[in-house]
Amino acid sequence: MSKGHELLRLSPVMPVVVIDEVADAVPVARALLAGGIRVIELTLRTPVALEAIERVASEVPEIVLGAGTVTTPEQAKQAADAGAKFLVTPGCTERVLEAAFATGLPFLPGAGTVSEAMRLAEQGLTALKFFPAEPSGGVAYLKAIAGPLPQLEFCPTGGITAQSAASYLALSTVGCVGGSWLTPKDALAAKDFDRITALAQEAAALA
Ligand SMILES: O=C[C@H](O)COP(=O)(O)O
Ligand SMILES: CC(=O)C(=O)O
Repeated sequence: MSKGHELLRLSPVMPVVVIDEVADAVPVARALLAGGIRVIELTLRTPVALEAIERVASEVPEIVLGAGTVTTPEQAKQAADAGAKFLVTPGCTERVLEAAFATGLPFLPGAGTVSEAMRLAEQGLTALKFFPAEPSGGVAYLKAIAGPLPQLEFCPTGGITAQSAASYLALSTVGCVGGSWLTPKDALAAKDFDRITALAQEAAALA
C-alpha cells in the first residue's frame, strides 16, 4: 500500500485546521491527540500557518502532521521545510504536482472530477482528496465513480459534518473524511481545547 493510502488509515476523520493565532497550534494538536485523532491537516490559509507547522512538528511529534491548502509550488517546498510529513492540495496543477513530488513527501492531491482523478492516477496517485465533496455530488457521486474507478481511494472533504461522515465512511472507496468541524472557530477563539478533544473523541469513534 502506498504512503498516500496509509494516510487515509490513520483516523476516520482528518481534521482540516485553520490557525489564526500561532499559540493555538500546539494545544489544538494535543487536544486532537487526546481525543484519539492521530492526524492533523494544518492549512496554509493564514500568515502564521508555516510557523504553526514548525511548532507542531517539533512539540507534538506523535501526531502525523500534514500541510493543507498547498496551492503553489513554493508552498510545497515551504511546508516540507517547516516539518510537514505530508501535503494536501484542494486541486492540482502540473507545477504543484512536480513540486510535491520533489519534496519526497506523501501527497494527497485534490480532485473534483473523474478526469482529474484519472490524470492523477496516471501519475501513480491513487489516494486522493475529493474536494469539495458535498457541492461536487457527495456520497452519490463517489458511489457512481467507484464502478469504473474502484482502485481509487478518497478523503472527501468540504461540507461534511459529524452527522454525514458515517455515510461517506461506509463507502468502499473512502478511507477517511476531512472536515473542519473538529476545530470550530468559536472554540478556538475561546481557547476551549476540551471541546476540541470531545469533538475528536466523537470523530475517532466513527472508526
Ligand atoms: O475549505 C474547506 C475545508 O477544506 C474543509 O471543509 P469544511 O469546512 O466544509 O469541513
Ligand atoms: C481541501 C483541503 O483539504 C485543502 O485545503 O487542502
